[in-house]
Amino acid sequence: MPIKLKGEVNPDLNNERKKCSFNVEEMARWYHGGEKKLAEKRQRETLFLDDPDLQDDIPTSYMSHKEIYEYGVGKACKIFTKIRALQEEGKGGVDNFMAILGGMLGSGVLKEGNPMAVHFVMFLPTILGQGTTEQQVEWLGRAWSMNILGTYAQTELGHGTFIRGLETTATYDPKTEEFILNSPTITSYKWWPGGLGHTSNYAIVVAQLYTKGQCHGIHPFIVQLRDEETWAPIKGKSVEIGEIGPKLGMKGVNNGFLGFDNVRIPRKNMLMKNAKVLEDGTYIKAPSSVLTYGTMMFVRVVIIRDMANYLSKAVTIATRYSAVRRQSPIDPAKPEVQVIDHVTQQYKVFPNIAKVIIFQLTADYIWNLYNQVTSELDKGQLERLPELHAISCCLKAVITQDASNGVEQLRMACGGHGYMEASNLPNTYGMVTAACTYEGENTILLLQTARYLMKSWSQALVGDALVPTVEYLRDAIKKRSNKWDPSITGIIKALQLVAANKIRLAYEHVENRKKLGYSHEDATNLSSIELAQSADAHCRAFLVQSAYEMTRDLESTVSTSLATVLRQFIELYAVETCMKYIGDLFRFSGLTEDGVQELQQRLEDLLTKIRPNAVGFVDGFDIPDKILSSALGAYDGNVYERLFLEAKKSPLNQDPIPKAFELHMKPFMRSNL
Ligand SMILES: CC/C=C\C/C=C\C/C=C\C/C=C\C/C=C\C/C=C\CC/C=C/C(=O)SCCNC(=O)CCNC(=O)[C@H](O)C(C)(C)COP(=O)(O)OP(=O)(O)OC[C@H]1O[C@@H](n2cnc3c(N)ncnc32)[C@H](O)[C@@H]1OP(=O)(O)O
Ligand SMILES: Cc1cc2nc3c(=O)[nH]c(=O)nc-3n(C[C@H](O)[C@H](O)[C@H](O)COP(=O)(O)OP(=O)(O)OC[C@H]3O[C@@H](n4cnc5c(N)ncnc54)[C@H](O)[C@@H]3O)c2cc1C
Repeated sequence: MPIKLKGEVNPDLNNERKKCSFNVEEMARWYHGGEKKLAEKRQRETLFLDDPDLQDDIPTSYMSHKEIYEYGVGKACKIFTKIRALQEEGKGGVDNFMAILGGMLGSGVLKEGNPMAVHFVMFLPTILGQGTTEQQVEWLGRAWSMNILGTYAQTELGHGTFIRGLETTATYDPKTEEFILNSPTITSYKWWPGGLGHTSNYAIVVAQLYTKGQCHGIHPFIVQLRDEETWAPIKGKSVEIGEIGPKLGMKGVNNGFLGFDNVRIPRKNMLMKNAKVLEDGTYIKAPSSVLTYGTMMFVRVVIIRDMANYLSKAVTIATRYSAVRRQSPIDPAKPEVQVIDHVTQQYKVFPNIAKVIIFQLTADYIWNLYNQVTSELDKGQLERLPELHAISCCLKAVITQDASNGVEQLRMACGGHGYMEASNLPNTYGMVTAACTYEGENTILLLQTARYLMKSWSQALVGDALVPTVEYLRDAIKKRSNKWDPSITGIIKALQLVAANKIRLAYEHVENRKKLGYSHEDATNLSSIELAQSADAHCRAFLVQSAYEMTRDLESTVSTSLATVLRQFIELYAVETCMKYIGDLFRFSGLTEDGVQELQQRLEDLLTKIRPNAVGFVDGFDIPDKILSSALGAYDGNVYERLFLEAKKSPLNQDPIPKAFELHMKPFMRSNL
C-alpha cells in the first residue's frame, strides 16, 4: 500500500486541542509581543517559507560536505536578496535580521546554519560599536548592502578563552602609516570564525597592537582577505585561508582558518572609536580596555532569545509526538495510553515548556538592559557596564546549558524516533550545544560573574550600595537562614539565600586560602568550583525572580484563562528549580523534610493541571511546520506517514539491490563455499 499523508489531523491531537482551556491565538499574541508583531512574524514567515526558491528538494542529510556548503551559500544569497527588498520597502527593520539569523525562521530555511550570519551578528555590530563616525561612513554602507562580506576573527588555534594571550600581531609602521599583520606561530592562526573559510572577503581581526616597540594589547582591525572581483585570497601567499572541516553541528557555517605573512593594511583600518594610533605611532588609550569586548556582550545577549527559540521548537516536537505516540497501558486491562499520560514523560516535557517562557521573558529583560547600558556608554557613562557584563555572562552560560540539556532530554523523550534526523532533534541539538562553547565557554562565563559577585559581597560586607541584581546580598548578610516559605516570593527568597551563602562561602574560602599564603589568583583557582557554582545559583535565583516580576500584572494584560496556565508554568519552573537544588535549600534556606514532600506533591499537581493544556500551549508558540522540519512534530500529527515518507528519500532506497551486494557481499559470502 503506497504511503500518503492523510490530510487529516491525528485524532489524539484533535482531542488534545479540544481540551485546551485558553485561547491559543491569545497565547500566540502574548508570546510574540502583541498582535502587530505576531502579524508581522506570520507575514515574514509566509514570504520566506512559501517561496518556491527556498524549498529543500533533497534533505541536507544526504548531501556531501561540499554540497551542504554550496547549497547553503546559494540559499543565503536568496534569503538576503529578500531581506534587502524588505528593507528597501521599509518593512521589518532589525526584526527581519533577528528572525532570519537565528534559530526560528533562519533555521527553517537554512537548517545547517547560515555561512553569512557572522557578517550581521558580529562584523557589522563591531564596526557600529567600535568604529569612529568616519569609519562607519566608510564601511557600513557596503556592509549593510552586502557588497562586502565580513566575519569576526578573534579565536586562534591556541587561544579562544584567554584573549589577552592571542598571538596575531599588528605592528605599526609610521613610515608607510600601515599596520603589518603576522601570524608568528601555528597556534596564532585564526581558527573558528563563521564564514571565514570561503564566504567572507573581509574580517575584523583581533590582534596584539605594537607601536613604537611597545605592545598595547588586543585591538580590532578591518582586514581584506579576498579580492572583491576574483575572490582570490589577497596578495598571493600572504594570507593563508581555508575552512576547518566537519563539526558536530552547524555544518553549513564554513568556519575557517587564517594566517598572515606581513600583510599590510592602512592605519585607518584599526577601529578607533575607543583606543587610537596617531600617524606618528603615538598610542592613545581607550576610556576602558574592556570596550573592545563589546561585540561579545552583544552576542551573549542575543543568544538568550535564540535559545528560547530552539527550545520552543524541540518542545513543540516532543509535546505533539507525546500526544500521538501510544505505548504501554497504565491499567493492564485497558489499551495503551498516549505516552504523555505517563507522569515521568510529563516531567521530561513540561518543565522544558516552562523554560521557554522563562527564557523568553529573560530575553526581553536583558535586551532592554543592554540597550539602556549601551546608550549610557555612548554618553561616556560606564558605571553600569560591569553589572550588565556579570548578568549577561551567567545568563548566557546557564541558559545555553539548560537549552542544550533540554533538547537532549526531549530527543530521548521521543524514544527511537527522536534519534532520527527526520525528527530534527539531532540537528537542533548540534545548533544549541555549540552555543555552550562559542561567545565564551560557559565555565569561563560563570567565573566572570563570580568575579563580580566576590566584589559585590565585599561591598555588601561594608554596607556599600548595591546594584539591583545583587541587592539581595544585603539582606543575606543580616540573615543567614530562613523559615521555609513555599509561596513564590518565599521560593525566590530561599533561592537568593542559597546564592548568597554560596557566594559567602566561596568568598571566605578564597580569603582563607590567601591567609594561608596563596596568591589571590591561586586561591581563586583553588576555590573555582565553588565560585562557578555560586554564579550558577545567583543566576537561577535571578531567573525565577525576574520572571515573577515581569509577569506581576499578567492578569491585567491577558484573560484569566491564559494567565492561569502561564502562572502554572512559572510556578512549575520555580518548583522544579527547588527540586534540583534541594540539597542547597536544606543547607541554607530552612527547608525541612515536610517542605520537600510538599514540593514533590506540588510538582505532581502542576503536571496534572498542565496536562490538558500542553498541546494547546505549544501550539501557541505558533511555529510553522516548515520551521519545525520534523516528522514527529508536524501540526497534523501524521507521524508514521511522515517518517515513512522521509525514509523513502534515502538514496539507498532508490535501488532495490544495493551496489554493495555485487561489489563486496556476494564475493565475500561465497568465498568460503
Ligand atoms: C547591526 C546588526 C543587525 C542585525 C543583527 C541583529 C541581531 C542578531 C540577531 C539574532 C542573531 C541570533 C542569533 C545569534 C546567535 C548566534 C551567533 C552566531 C554565531 C556565533 C559566532 C561565535 C562567535 C564567537 O565565539 S567570537 C569569540 C568569542 N570569544 C569569547 O567570548 C572569549 C571569551 N573570553 C573573554 O571574554 C575574556 O578573555 C575573559 C574571559 C572575559 C577574560 O578577559 P580578561 O583576561 O581581559 O579579563 P579579566 O578576567 O582579567 O577581566 C578584566 C575586567 O574586564 C571585565 N570584562 C571582561 N569582559 C567584559 C565585557 N565583555 N564587558 C565588560 N567588562 C568585561 C571583567 O569583569 C574585569 O573587570 P574587573 O577588573 O572590574 O573585575
Ligand atoms: C560553532 C562555533 C562557532 C564559533 N565561531 C567563532 C567566530 O565566529 N569567531 C571567533 O573568533 N571564534 C569563534 N568560535 C570560537 C569560540 O569562541 C571558542 O571556541 C570559545 O571561546 C572557547 O575557547 P576555546 O575553544 O579556546 O576553549 P578553551 O579555553 O581551550 O577551553 C577548554 C577547557 O578549558 C577550560 N578553561 C580555559 N580557561 C580556563 C580558566 N581560566 N579557568 C577555568 N577553566 C578554563 C574551559 O572551561 C574548557 O573546559 C566558535 C566556536 C564554535 C564552537
